[in-house]
Amino acid sequence: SKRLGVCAGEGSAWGSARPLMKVIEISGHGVPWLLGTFYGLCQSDSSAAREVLLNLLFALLLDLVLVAVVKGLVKRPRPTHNKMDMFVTISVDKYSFPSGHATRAALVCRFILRHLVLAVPLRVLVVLWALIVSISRVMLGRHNMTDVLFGLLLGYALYSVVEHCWLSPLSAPALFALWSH
Ligand SMILES: CC(C)=CCC/C(C)=C/CC/C(C)=C/COP(=O)(O)O
Repeated sequence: SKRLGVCAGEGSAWGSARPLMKVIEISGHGVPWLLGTFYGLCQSDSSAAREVLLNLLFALLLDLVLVAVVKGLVKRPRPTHNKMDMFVTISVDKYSFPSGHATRAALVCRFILRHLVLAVPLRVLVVLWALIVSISRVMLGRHNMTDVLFGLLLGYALYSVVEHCWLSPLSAPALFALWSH
């Protein structure tokens, strides 16, 4: 993983690509996804869109909690070549196993592919985005390969849990009442 950390610092082999990698990092960060989903939920005027967005919000929160619990249990330190200059972190983000960005990328990717009607090129872009976010974690020096691979598996599996516990106006009427205009 250290050899793949080619954007770990400005002086690294691909150091000039670090700013771009950090933009990719923000595209998979929890804050924009949570705020964007919450904003969409407040703005949506169709009950179908509200149902999907409420479940996405639930999935993102579940993902944050699960990753925080696993990071807190495993306590694997980040690679020594990582520079801790990440946008908004919480205390357990000093640990690296699993990659929160990789779990979110896999989870969001499955969610979008299942619930949004998209043309094939856009579907391919969504999958590529998830892969690039994941690979960039190692390139930035934030993670070891195993953190990212496990994160992808965890996010993939977590989507199945979300699908199983799908919130609907029938199963969670009180939640939906909060958002109905
Ligand atoms: C509402 C609330 C508690 C928001 C917190 C959002 C937040 C700070 C998420 C952390 C995202 C993050 C830095 C994950 C770490 O990703 P790794 O891939 O480096 O494990």
